[in-house]
Amino acid sequence: MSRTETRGLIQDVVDKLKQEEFRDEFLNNEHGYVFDSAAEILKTTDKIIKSYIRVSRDNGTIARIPAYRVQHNNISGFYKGGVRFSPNVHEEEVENLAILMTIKNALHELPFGGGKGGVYVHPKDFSTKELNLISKKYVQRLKIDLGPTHDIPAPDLGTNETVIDWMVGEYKTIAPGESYMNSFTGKSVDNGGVAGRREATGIGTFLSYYHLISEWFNNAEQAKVTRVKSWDVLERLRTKEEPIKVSVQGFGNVGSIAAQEAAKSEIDHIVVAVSDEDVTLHNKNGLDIKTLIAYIKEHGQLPKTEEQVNTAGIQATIDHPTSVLTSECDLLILAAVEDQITEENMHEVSAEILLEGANAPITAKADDYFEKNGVIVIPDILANAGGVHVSYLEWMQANVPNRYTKEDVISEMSKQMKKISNRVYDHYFYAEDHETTRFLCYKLALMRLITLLYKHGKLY
Ligand SMILES: NC(=O)c1ccc[n+]([C@@H]2O[C@H](COP(=O)([O-])OP(=O)(O)OC[C@H]3O[C@@H](n4cnc5c(N)ncnc54)[C@H](O)[C@@H]3O)[C@@H](O)[C@H]2O)c1
Repeated sequence: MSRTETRGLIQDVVDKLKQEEFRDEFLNNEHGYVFDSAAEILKTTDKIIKSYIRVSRDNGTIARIPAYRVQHNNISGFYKGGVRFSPNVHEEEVENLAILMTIKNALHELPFGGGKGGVYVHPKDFSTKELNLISKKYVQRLKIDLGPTHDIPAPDLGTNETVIDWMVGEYKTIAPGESYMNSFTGKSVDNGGVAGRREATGIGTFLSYYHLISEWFNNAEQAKVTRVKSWDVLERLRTKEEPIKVSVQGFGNVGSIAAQEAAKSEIDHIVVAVSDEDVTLHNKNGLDIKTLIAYIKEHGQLPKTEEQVNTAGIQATIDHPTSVLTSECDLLILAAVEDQITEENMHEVSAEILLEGANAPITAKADDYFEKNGVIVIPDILANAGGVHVSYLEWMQANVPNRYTKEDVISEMSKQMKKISNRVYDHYFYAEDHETTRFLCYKLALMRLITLLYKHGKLY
């Protein structure tokens, strides 16, 4: 979903809420302009910072690298969102991702607003020393716009706890007196992070789906269900004699952990395809996820040649990276980048449930197509919030005497993910209107945001 599509959806949801008159206070003379003002605010961005980072490369040359931080909205709390290092970073992408953070945090009732950062680099093309320099310079450029009670970055695509530790180190040096411990989340445990943060997004993503086919399905009131086609999908999966087949696009932090969760879940799942930006590995009888994760740890990428596959001890056939999207499976986990399922390839997708670990991997047209055909889409703002739930605990940890254990954070995150998932699935399966899951998530989030904007006196 592009920035234009996200803004279009915000407008559609506001128009719908306007008809539904969801708060008595907004009736009569305030009714029209309260909603129009909310749409105007949420479709625009508080602040966009663009800078060029100057880096002395190992070969003696100088590179000037575009770097961004976008602060979309802070009505529900401090700006919060990851920083990505990627060759696809540009202003429109980062702004779109910042808007999604505002909506995700509101849906999940977290006390954060929406921000996002990006640096236009492919980490593979830079040495560790150069990446360290880029991370420090990023913080130097943004110093006055960051801070534990203003804007709190975290890891995202192409970044990890090492990058965040470097950023924290730099922030501590250049912003003396600031509480550097909660100026960033996703730190290593040694550096004030929480155990479980690295795995939280992947675990939470799989949970948002697993909860649907297990607890929610088991407790659902079938007589009230209005989405018959989508309900049939759940029934089919639960009565299948063979294991549920899963394909995973993107085998990084989110994708590999979600695949691991699938492979060890109580309801039998097998992972039949995984991919990264260079390759898809297929095995219709199930890939050995544990061995693939060990391989990634050592080599930083999936094996791509017959020789590498054999050396890794993996049974798999090798195919091009996008073949994962149309591989034969029941569940497709999208855990790479935006706009992967579009009008061009949506007809070839065989999965009956699409799970967005990545942000914005499905376009608006494809979303509508899946909704009409009973294919269930579990949208990014619902599914991939496990990381920000745990980031909240990490941010809180700096203010409390005790340290959270991994069990604490995963259990608290799971509780919150299930609570919000129940709300969305109840709305979706029992609704009179046939709105997409994404539309419903936006609606729940916007009801919160509009209420806050109204209470803060921002809508008139
Ligand atoms: N890390 C988090 O906590 C977190 C939280 C919420 C959302 N997300 C989203 O999840 C997605 C993945 O993030 P991550 O942290 O796992 O990143 P990562 O860098 O750890 O892994 C990314 C994976 O995607 C693959 N990939 C990159 N570009 C690709 C392309 N053009 N086509 C196909 N594959 C490609 C990479 O090879 C890698 O396997 C991103 O969209 C990110 O915004 C991450």
